[in-house]
Amino acid sequence: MRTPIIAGNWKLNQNPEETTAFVEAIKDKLPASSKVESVIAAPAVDLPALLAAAKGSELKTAAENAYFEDKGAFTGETSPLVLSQMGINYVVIGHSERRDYFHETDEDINKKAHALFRNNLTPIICCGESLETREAGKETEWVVGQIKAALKDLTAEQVSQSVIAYEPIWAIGTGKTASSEQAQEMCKAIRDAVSDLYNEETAANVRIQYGGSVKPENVKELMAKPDIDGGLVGGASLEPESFLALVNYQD
Ligand SMILES: O=C(CO)COP(=O)(O)O
Repeated sequence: MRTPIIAGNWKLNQNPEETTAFVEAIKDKLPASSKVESVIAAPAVDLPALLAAAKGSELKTAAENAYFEDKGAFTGETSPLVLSQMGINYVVIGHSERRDYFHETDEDINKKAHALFRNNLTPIICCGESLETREAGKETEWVVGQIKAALKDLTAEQVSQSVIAYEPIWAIGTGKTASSEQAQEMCKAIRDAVSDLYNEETAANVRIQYGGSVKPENVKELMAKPDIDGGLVGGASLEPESFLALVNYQD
């Protein structure tokens, strides 16, 4: 059985003081992590505050990015080794904003996935098509291609533990959610691709999130779909009340 996983991706929002206040406001109202995993992905500079405030609670922690080398002359990067030493649980890799604004390639994302597993961190691997690609009817081919590249040379066991986030670019921050049918269709295509690349058991284990204008009003409908195991949430994860409504969607 796959445990649902709802992750807030704060992007470049919140400072350490706001991080502490946010976690204090939510930490006693989270579902048991055996029922629904609640995760916050915060900017690297906020991670010490996030970890300190989340200590002893059900909240899991994530970084929004990491480099694929553990140490060396890589000015400005974040070490996966240090994230692991700090006690971070997940790292988001391959977000469309990283691909678009910071020119990350499929190859970089694959190297990052390997670096995370080398350091006992779990990747949340993002994929998703542009509006142009969808209008050309090539969205499944595009997304499956991204997933194949991201998973290259990972073991079945590593893929079983991974989280994949399907985020159509046209639905991010636009208020335009993919319909729950469109989201389900792509999440199923991703699971089928994992089954073809590995085996049915791996496909049954991998957790697949949908992201793109997820909010308290649509989370239930999305989570009711058989291949959607969670959400990766931007805007609606920034207020404690809204985040709590998302992670407690089963109540
Ligand atoms: O990019 C996203 C999460 O990673 C989605 O952002 P929004 O929920 O603001 O659309």
